Parts: sequence; C-alpha cells; structure tokens
Amino acid sequence: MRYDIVVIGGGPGGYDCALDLAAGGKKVALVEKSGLGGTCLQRGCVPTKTLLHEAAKGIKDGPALNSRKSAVTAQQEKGIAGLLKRAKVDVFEDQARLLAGPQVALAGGDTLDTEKVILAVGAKPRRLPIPGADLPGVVTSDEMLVVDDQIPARLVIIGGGVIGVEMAALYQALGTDVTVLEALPQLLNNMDKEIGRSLAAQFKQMGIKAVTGAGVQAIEAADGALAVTYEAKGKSETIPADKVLMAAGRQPATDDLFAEDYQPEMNRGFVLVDETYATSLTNVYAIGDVIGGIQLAHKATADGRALAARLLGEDARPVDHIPACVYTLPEIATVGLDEGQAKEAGYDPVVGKAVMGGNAKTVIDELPRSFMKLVFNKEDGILLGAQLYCGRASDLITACAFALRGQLTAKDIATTVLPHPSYGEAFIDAALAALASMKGR
Ligand SMILES: Cc1cc2nc3c(=O)[nH]c(=O)nc-3n(C[C@H](O)[C@H](O)[C@H](O)COP(=O)(O)OP(=O)(O)OC[C@H]3O[C@@H](n4cnc5c(N)ncnc54)[C@H](O)[C@@H]3O)c2cc1C
Ligand SMILES: NC(=O)c1ccc[n+]([C@@H]2O[C@H](COP(=O)([O-])OP(=O)(O)OC[C@H]3O[C@@H](n4cnc5c(N)ncnc54)[C@H](O)[C@@H]3O)[C@@H](O)[C@H]2O)c1
Repeated sequence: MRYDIVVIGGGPGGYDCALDLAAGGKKVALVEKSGLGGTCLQRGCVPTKTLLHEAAKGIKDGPALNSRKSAVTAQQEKGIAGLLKRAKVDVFEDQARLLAGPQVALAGGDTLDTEKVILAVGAKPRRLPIPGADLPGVVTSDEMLVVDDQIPARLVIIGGGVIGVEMAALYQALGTDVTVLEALPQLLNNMDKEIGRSLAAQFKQMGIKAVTGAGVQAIEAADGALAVTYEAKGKSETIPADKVLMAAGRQPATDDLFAEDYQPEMNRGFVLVDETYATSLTNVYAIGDVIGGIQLAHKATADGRALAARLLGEDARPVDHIPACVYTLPEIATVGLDEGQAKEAGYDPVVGKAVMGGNAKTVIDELPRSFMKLVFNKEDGILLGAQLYCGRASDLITACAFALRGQLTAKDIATTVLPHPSYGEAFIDAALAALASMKGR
C-alpha cells in the first residue's frame, strides 16, 4: 500500500490533521506509539483538568481519582479512534522512524511507503541537570498525574509556569503542603504581570508557598525523604519534600525519530519549519509542540488543520490570536496582546480594567479577587487583547477571541447587551473604563 501522507504522532495536531486530509480524499496513515490523543489526552490537558475537577469536589482518594481520570481518557480515546476509523485513516500502534525518501519505518518491522510525511510527535518533560535530579521521588508531570495511594504530605515544585501552578492548585486541594520554586521574578512570568502577582497573593491565602527568584541548587536524599536546596535573595534555604516535581518546561520528542543521514534542520531539537509548515526536507512537514513556540493543544490542532488545508490546495488562515488558559481558582485566560506587548508592537494602548468585587455572579459564587483587562488601540478603538483573572475565564476568553478576529472596538463591546448576573457583564465595565480613559487623554 502506498499512502499519500503518513502522520507520525496521534496527538491533537496529528489526529486532526489526519482527519481533515482523509476528508479531503487523501489516503492517510497515522502512527502512534503510546495512545491516541497524545500528551493532551494521555498525560496533559484532560487528566489535569479531570483531577482538578474531582479534587474540587473534595475527593482525596488516589485510586478513585485515578479511576475517574482513566475513564475520561478512555472515553475520549475511543471517540478519536472511532473518528479515524470512520474517516478510513489506517492507524498503526507503533513507533515510527523517518527514513530518506521520505519513508516511515515502524519498530514492528514494516515500512510505510508514502509521498509525504507529517511530524506531529509533540514534546516531553525536560529534566533539569541539577544534582539529585534522578533520585527516586523526583518526578515529572507524567508521573504526578498518577495520584499515589498515599498522597504526598510535602511537595516541592520546581518551576512556576503553567504546569507548576496547576499542579500546586491540584495537590493543595488534595491536602499536600506545596512549595513552588520559580527562577524568574513572578509566577506565570510570561503573562501580564498583574496576573502573576494576583495568583501569588491567592496562593498565599490558600497556604501554597511560592518563592520567586529561586535558584535551585540540588536535591538530596534525607531522612527517608528528599531535601531541596535553593538560593533566593542571596540566602540559601533547604526544604524537605516527599516528592519533587520538575515543571521547568518541555523539550521536543525527537529522540530516535530520524535516520542518521536524514534529519531536518532543528534548533535545540525543535524542528524548523517555514510558514507553510515545510521542513528543510522535501515532502516532510511538522506541526504542533515539536516545532516550538506556543505549546498548546488548540494551537497544535490549528497547525494541523492549516497544514491539511494547504496540502489539499485550500486557503489556510494564519494561526493567530491563540488563547492561553490556566485552570486555577479563579481561572486565568489571555488572548492577543497585553499592555506591554502592545507598546512593543508599536500601538498606543488603552487598558480598560474591571475589578469584579461588585460583579454579582462573582459575589454569589464566593470567588476571590477577580478582574479583567481589555487592551484597545487608542487610534481606532479596536481590541488588541484581553487578560482575564476571574470565574469561567477559560470560557469567557472565547468571546474575546471572536472579538479580536472581528476587530470589535471598545464602543462595540460597551454597547453589547450581556446577561445578568454573569461574569461576562464585566466586559462592559472594562470597555467603558477604556472609553473613559480614551476621552480623558
Ligand atoms: C501536564 C500538562 C497539562 C497540559 N494542559 C494543557 C491544557 O490544559 N490546554 C492546552 O491547550 N494544552 C495543555 N498542555 C499542552 C498540550 O498537551 C500540548 O500542547 C499538545 O498535546 C501538543 O499536541 P501535539 O499534537 O503537538 O503533540 P502531542 O500531544 O505530544 O502528541 C504527540 C504524539 O506523538 C507520539 N509520538 C512521538 N514520537 C513518536 C514516534 N516516533 N512514533 C510514533 N508516535 C510518536 C506521542 O506518543 C504522542 O502521542 C498540557 C501539557 C501538559 C504536559
Ligand atoms: N492550561 C494549559 O494550557 C497548560 C497546562 C499545562 C501545560 N501547558 C503547556 O505545557 C508547556 C510546559 O509547561 P511548563 O509549566 O513546564 O513550562 P513553562 O515554560 O510554562 O514554565 C516553566 C517554568 O519553569 C521555570 N524554570 C526553569 N528553570 C528553572 C529552575 N532551574 N528553577 C526554577 N524554575 C525554573 C521557568 O522560569 C518557567 O516559569 C507550556 O508551554 C504550556 O503551554 C499548558
């Protein structure tokens, strides 16, 4: 059998791309070595959010948590397998290697003959090269998403990025004493600074200790547990832990993927692509986490769909305005530019902020301090971005993504009728605040 296209990797990038290509009449094979749905479904988005949901209900029983998580994953995986089957995509549960041609060798022995190959192999946790990183009990998010029968009493998390803060929230809810050590000056350092500060204050109230500007020096085995030494503000501290979670970023999953004499150009293992997702190898493309940049499931999906459209000879929209969400309480969600980014991009930004202490839904739901910020371009009043720190932020950001795409202005948003009581009403307050400061200038 000769395929038009072989997709390596069955995560959100790979399977959505395969489905669109098959719907467009291509003969497609997909090779996946460890579970359809990829990191997102097996070891990422879905398990994390399932455990957060269960923990919020007060469930603290390891086996019960794991069993609910497995049930959700299995249900979703079955759905993906069904979609691929109906689309007549041939799925190989195997490890693939790219050979010159291109061709795709399976670890099981077969070689798939194909015209084009799409690399959608994703990323894997990065282990920091610090002394003690290999000790038992020093784990990554992969292991941390399997809740132990005996939930750890003390957890130290290295890295206060998205994985670090979601895991901190999860294990705090399970009753663990959590410390987050972040090297940079703020939690979620690449987001709007007020979000990081607000989350740190919220963590403090919840009893989660977050140390920023912390340089982790070593992990040692001590008294049947672990001890983590770090330096912050010129002082060295050592804290005990039953588990240490490395959450300091992810690296491309390209080990053993390429034949020695047939590799695309890469940067630190991330496969380099042009604006059409083409690699430096003829007829080899790459999408999703393995190409670096934003590592999110919906961005991988958007890459996959855009590439499929191009390969089918259709128009593909640029993949832009990518929302990012963090599932803490309250939730965090951003899309487009924040004030600093807008200035850097050459705009004259006006920020409309709504503090939601008076928002009825926020009060009814007993949520902690919440706010939303909308960033507009002063010249034409068009929305440039949104930063939400409030209830249901991960759903509300959808409205902002549409507004960005539709180039809505502050006036459009301020004069839209929105339901009461709802978190979304605060969009009107934020837009009115922006209009007032535009007039005041
Ligand atoms: C703990 C955690 C939580 C996350 N939460 C979110 C979230 O809430 N929202 C969000 O948008 N993103 C989240 N992410 C990120 C998200 O999971 C990734 O951005 C997304 O899965 C990337 O999709 P992908 O298709 O590029 O790669 P992946 O999903 O990583 O899929 C790649 C697949 O390729 C397979 N593969 C690799 N090499 C080979 C090979 N040689 N042969 C065969 N198969 C191979 C792998 O087994 C894997 O299944 C989270 C990640 C983690 C780790
Ligand atoms: N809700 C979501 O959408 C979600 C959830 C989890 C993961 N993800 C994705 O997974 C990817 C990986 O997540 P992540 O949190 O591992 O990466 P990240 O890049 O978001 O955060 C890693 C953090 O570790 C810190 N760090 C690095 N080295 C350190 C050191 N030596 N000591 C202390 N801190 C150190 C970094 O400064 C950074 O803040 C992210 O890009 C994210 O897009 C998304």
